[in-house]
Amino acid sequence: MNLDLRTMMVMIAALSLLFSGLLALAGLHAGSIRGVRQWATGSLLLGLGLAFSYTQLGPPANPWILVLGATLALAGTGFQYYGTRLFKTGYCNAYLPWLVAGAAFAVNSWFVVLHPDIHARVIANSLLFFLINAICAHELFIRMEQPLRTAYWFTGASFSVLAAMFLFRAVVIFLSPDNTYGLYTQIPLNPISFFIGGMAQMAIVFGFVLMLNYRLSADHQRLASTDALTGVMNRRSLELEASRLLARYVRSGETLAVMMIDVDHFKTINDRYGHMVGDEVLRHLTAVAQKSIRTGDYLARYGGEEFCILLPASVERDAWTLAERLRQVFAGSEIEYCGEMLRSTVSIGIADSTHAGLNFVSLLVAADKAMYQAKLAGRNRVSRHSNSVDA
Ligand SMILES: Nc1nc2c(ncn2[C@@H]2O[C@H](COP(=O)(O)OP(=O)(O)OP(=O)(O)O)[C@@H](O)[C@H]2O)c(=O)[nH]1
Repeated sequence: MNLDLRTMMVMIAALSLLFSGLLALAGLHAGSIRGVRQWATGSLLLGLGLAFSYTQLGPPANPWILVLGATLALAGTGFQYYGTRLFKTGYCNAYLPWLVAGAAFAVNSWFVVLHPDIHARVIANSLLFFLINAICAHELFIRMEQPLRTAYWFTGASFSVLAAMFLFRAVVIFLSPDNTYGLYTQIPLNPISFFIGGMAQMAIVFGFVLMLNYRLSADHQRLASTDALTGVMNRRSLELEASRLLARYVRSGETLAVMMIDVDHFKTINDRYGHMVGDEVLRHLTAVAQKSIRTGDYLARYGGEEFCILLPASVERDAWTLAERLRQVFAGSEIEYCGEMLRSTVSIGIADSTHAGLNFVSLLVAADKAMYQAKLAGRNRVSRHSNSVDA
């Protein structure tokens, strides 16, 4: 391959510095997502490492500048790993990239002072780069929801290419005769490895940006579909889920049951104890309801102090059993807020598609009517829509 190594080095160094700025800018709007600043630092150090190595054009090269270049570049990859861990889990030991830098400096200094063998130094550096890039790839090949998985695996694949390239470089130099390797020697290995390395490094940065982009959009989607106070689905996402279920049930002929839950005398709770206590009552009801439902059921805050549960493949009788249990557990539990202890109750209305039809609005109206029946009958009870229909 007739590629000029120096031009490539300048290009890759300049691109790395540019990517560092790009990632730093992206990190400014990453909210609570961690790791992007560390990726930016990683690119900066990689760029500087290459720039320092570039200054050693041909003999006589200053070995200490090359030591500095290798240390910076390896520290850069260490920061990429640090950022990836932070992005994934929100936590990583801060000393890790410094440990990589320390190891790189120690290894390179050893080969300058005690064992001045360029072959051995390049093999050792290649193996270090191989190791850290392989660890980065291993961090990213994990099972997770789409589309984040695509971004993770794309970045992981790019790290793998880089790791494979460094391993290949180490093996080729190991097998070649002594005193034949030099950074600027005209051997095909140099341009090939710098070309692949540069491309893979670019792909890694694109992967980081893609990961950030998908994570932000997933977070926005989650925010738009959940209720901020209780963390359960909001009305909008419940309606979406219901229409998806109903479209399927129209074809399959399955039944759907709906439960409307309303806290009794909630205004009085707010007036007597304050809105914070009222909020705590809603959170407590959410916790009780979440424990009562099955994995396939959908719990949502429908508005104010009203909650709705969708029970797929269920009829009123199933819903009644669940509603009765929920009502009893809620009424029997005490809610504590800043030393205040109080009890509360709920009225529940239930309906199913056998009586109200396979239409979400008519199901909701039916469950709501049943809930008001429960209120009229004295509250703290469960009422069925079919009872009023039969009557
Ligand atoms: N603390 C708190 N209160 C809320 C929230 N959303 C709505 N509310 C209050 O909930 C109360 C609902 O009162 P009403 O609709 O009169 O019902 P109620 O007092 O529960 O009476 P019944 O339903 O007939 O038993 C109102 O005072 C609203 O201000 C919320 O997110 N937090």
